[in-house]
Amino acid sequence: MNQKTKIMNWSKKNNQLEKSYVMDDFKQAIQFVNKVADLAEQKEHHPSIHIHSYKNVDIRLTTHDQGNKVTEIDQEMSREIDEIKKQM
Ligand SMILES: C[C@H](O)[C@H](O)[C@H]1CNC2=NC(N)=NC(=O)C2=N1
Repeated sequence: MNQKTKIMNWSKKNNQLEKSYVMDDFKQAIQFVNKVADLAEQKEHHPSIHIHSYKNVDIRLTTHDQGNKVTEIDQEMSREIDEIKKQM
């Protein structure tokens, strides 16, 4: 297995699930991030989020309370974030 393993359409690297999304424009990127923020608050599980190049959103998921490891909650959240994107 190579260092960067594909899990669904997320990459697993350095004990994090990572995915980059390209939105239509800056406003949509902000809206997407706000929806992910609502989910994070609901689940009390908070991803690292990087908005850059005006419409690109990079998301990284890991569980700090488990020593920064990818857990079932990260897997679950990755699916839910994909669903948020799908519904936009
Ligand atoms: C008390 C609170 O629920 C915890 O500290 C939560 C907050 N958000 C979190 N987010 C992430 N990504 N990992 C955690 O372990 C975590 N723990």
